[in-house]
Amino acid sequence: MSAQRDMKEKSPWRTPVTIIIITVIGVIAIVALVTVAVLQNKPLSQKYKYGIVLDAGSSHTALYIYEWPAEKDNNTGRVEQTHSCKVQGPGISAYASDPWKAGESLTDCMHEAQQKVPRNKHEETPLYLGATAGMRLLNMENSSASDQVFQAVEEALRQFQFSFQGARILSGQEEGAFGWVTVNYLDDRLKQGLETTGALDLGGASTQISFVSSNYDGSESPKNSVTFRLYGNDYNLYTHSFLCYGKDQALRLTLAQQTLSGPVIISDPCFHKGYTKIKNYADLYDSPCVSHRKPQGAPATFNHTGTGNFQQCQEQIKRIFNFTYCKYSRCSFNGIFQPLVQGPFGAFSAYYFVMDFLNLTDTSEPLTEVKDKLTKYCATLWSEITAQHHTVKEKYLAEYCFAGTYILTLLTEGYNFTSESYSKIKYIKQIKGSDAGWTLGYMLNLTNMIPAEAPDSPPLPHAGYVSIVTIMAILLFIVFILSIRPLWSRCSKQLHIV
Ligand SMILES: Nc1ncnc2c1ncn2[C@@H]1O[C@H](COP(=O)(O)OP(=O)(O)OP(=O)(O)O)[C@@H](O)[C@H]1O
Repeated sequence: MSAQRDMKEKSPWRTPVTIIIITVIGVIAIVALVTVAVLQNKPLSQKYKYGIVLDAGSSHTALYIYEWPAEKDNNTGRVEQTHSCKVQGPGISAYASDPWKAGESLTDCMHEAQQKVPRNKHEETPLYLGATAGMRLLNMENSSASDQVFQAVEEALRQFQFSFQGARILSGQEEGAFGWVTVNYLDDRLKQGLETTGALDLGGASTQISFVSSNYDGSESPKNSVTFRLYGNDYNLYTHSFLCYGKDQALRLTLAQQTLSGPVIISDPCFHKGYTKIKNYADLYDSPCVSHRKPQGAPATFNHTGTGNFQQCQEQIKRIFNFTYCKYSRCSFNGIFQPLVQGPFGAFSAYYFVMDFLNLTDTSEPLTEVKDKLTKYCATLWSEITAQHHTVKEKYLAEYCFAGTYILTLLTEGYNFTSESYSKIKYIKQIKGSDAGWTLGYMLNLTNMIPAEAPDSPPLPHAGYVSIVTIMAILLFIVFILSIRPLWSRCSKQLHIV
């Protein structure tokens, strides 16, 4: 027995030094395990990519810079607008007689873009210019002038180090569909396969309506159908763009309606009482939307005088829509097919500018109340309006009564929004810091940033890996301590014997 005990007590594994060494090695191994797990799964330091889109609209041009983490190109939900710049002066279509000025007008915003995008990224940053209804109209009216404007604009944009991808006119269908993509992308509805939001865009020269309807599969009026497969979901979108029904051209249509006989004075219910301005007939009819209606033998000018009456204004506006002809099961106006509006809608651009100014963005307010407020606003004297809003651009100020009335008429009479469906419209300017409009959707499409199928996601996020490995390591450590406990107790007994 004593010989056996001697042998056990002399075993080199049972000495206190050995046990301490084993414990230290165990602790080091566990710490190393956690460290490797943390470092191996740590996201790489963020590198960003950039994209620039110029929205060459009928009333003005705007530049947008987008940014996204480089390794997430295909995983989206992460593209953000980091900067926007409003080009001074009118839209590029207004430079038809001086095309090089169209190019020159863009340089200030382009210099801003040079400052905002890191220098080492300039060459790889795509730069797009998309033109909308202003250039669509110029192209219809004078295609060589439109070509010259594009030439000048392209030449100006090539001077910069960015990767210029070309300038082109977007079709109305593209403008509507990309606006819808932007809104639903920013709301994270596409990735999650949620019910989508319709898009209502009111520009200066055209207006777009786009939404998904359970009653529309594209078979009736296929020209209004756009199909997408995004993140593994199929969408059949209804979209239509009404050229000449943007805010500025609709005003021309309404005024043209009132000047068919070429009067010297127009008493206009859509302008405030006390508003009076001498305007040129030539300017009013200088657009393909109305040029064919120019009254013969009209004087050079007319006196545009306001009478401020919402009801009568709405009657004038209704006359620019044709509700009599429809070869489909149902139409919005001008013989254009439209299924019944369905689901929530986001209304942006001039919808927002105008309704925000008029304090009418709260759509939970009943439509009757909205109309009452607008009736009061339109009946306010022009002198009072100018005194209350002396910082607002006079052109905008003079037109808010018309524009508000036009918006309500377009929505309720044109698109058939009811009191109930109107309450599902949200007037929006931005979503999560990015402007609502077609530009983001256009760039996402051209850079293939929305995959057709749902992207593979890692089984666990980084924090998940770290937590699991840490918990496992702690458990291992406890098991390890428990397993060497008998050795420790024997070791302390041995120390007592010694
Ligand atoms: N603060 C504002 N108040 C009122 N109207 C505004 C304001 N800002 C812009 N607008 C007007 O709203 C309309 C729409 O502007 P937006 O920039 O969206 O159109 P656009 O891109 O020039 O037109 P389109 O898309 O038809 O080519 C234009 O008529 C513009 O003059």
